[in-house]
Amino acid sequence: MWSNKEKIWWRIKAMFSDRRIMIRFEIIDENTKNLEEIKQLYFDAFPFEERIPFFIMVLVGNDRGVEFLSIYDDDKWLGFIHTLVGDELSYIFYFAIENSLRQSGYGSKILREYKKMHPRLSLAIEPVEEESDNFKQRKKRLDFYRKNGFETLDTRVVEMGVEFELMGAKGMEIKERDYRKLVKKFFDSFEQKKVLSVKEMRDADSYTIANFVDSKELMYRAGEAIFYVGDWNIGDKVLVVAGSGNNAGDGYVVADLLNTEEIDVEILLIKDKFSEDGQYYFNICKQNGIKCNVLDESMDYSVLLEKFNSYDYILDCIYGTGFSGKVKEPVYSLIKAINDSNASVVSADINSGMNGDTGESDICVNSDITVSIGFLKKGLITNEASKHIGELINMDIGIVIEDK
Ligand SMILES: NC(=O)C1=CN([C@@H]2O[C@H](COP(=O)(O)OP(=O)(O)OC[C@H]3O[C@@H](n4cnc5c(N)ncnc54)[C@H](OP(=O)(O)O)[C@@H]3O)[C@@H](O)[C@H]2O)[C@@H](O)CC1
Ligand SMILES: [K+]
Repeated sequence: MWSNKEKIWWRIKAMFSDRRIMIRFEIIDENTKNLEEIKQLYFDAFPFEERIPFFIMVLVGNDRGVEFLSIYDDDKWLGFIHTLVGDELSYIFYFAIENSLRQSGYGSKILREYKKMHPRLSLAIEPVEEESDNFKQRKKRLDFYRKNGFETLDTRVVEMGVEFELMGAKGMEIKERDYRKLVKKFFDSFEQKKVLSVKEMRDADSYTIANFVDSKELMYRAGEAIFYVGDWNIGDKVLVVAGSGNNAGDGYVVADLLNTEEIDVEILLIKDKFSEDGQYYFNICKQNGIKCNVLDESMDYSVLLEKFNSYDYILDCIYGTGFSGKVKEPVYSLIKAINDSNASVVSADINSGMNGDTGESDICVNSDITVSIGFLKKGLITNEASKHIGELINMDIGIVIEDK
């Protein structure tokens, strides 16, 4: 016979196992309370090569064919799901469950609920290959999705340079063309085709900061965008060459992101002078132990050339939209040495030395990639500028133009 105490215990247990799990989804936007927690989980769950900037997730989330949702069991936060939604199929781009809840069975329950909303659901996993260093993890993921009614479709795709294998709900056929259309539409939505003068761009920056986004957050987004576009890998040596304004500030954000991903990065300051937000991110770099030097003006062109040749990447953050007039020494020789070096060059916002309205210059940095921030500047799309730019990419960071 069971004692009363035991009976009560069993009743409580039954109550809990009986409790219906109530999976619900909530739209994520910039007002979501635990945005920082979501961001942290995103960073923990996905390596940097697979991540798009978080602000893009929020900016493009729940718009332009994207669904970015926080997941709850009643009031308990479980994780998030980010899906590209199309007419032909829906494709899970990111799905992550809070660390302490992995292996809890929630994953299956969430997918079951989510599939009710998106019957033609697909996703991609890293192919299960014995030689891969995370073989066990890959196998576990494959087993997890198989258990939940997905099957591999023998289609390999490459996203952000990483190879994946497509999976779809059992019995469903996916046309590779439909998948590609969906992903292309998503990546295209990061771009902004509008072209502004330098003054219009600077006005839009100020208007956005005054009304919508804190200036440090905006700088962080700019840095995240540049970090995302750059093709750096672990093992590369990167030098951030920094001026004294906010363009340099973008560079300090990139430096810190590179350092966090254990990519070897150093900063070369043209002078020991900072904008307010630049100083803020520079201090973070210093706190995190990033090596930093101020340009020694006795270093001539040949010494600089030798120095620059020892890096794989140079990030050009000398001048952005705040540049006017002509490039003077010692920056003139420094730019010449960057251009003659073997390093690949990424220019932040505008190639330093280039007039952002006309694309003209006496001398300017020649870049492999220029990552224009917010909107394209008129000068960047001129024939003159194209002589100095390998690839031009504009990143929308949520800058708003005032409606006048
Ligand atoms: N908060 C924002 O608005 C956001 C801005 N963003 C980013 O900031 C960039 C604009 O930053 P900015 O306005 O601080 O100007 P910036 O291009 O860094 O250079 C200014 C300095 O350059 C110098 N200088 C100029 N001409 C010179 C010459 N002929 N010869 C020599 N020096 C010359 C002069 O230095 P000084 O002489 O004062 O030492 C001046 O102070 C923008 O392109 C984008 O990348 C993003 O983060 C998004 C948020
Ligand atoms: K620049």
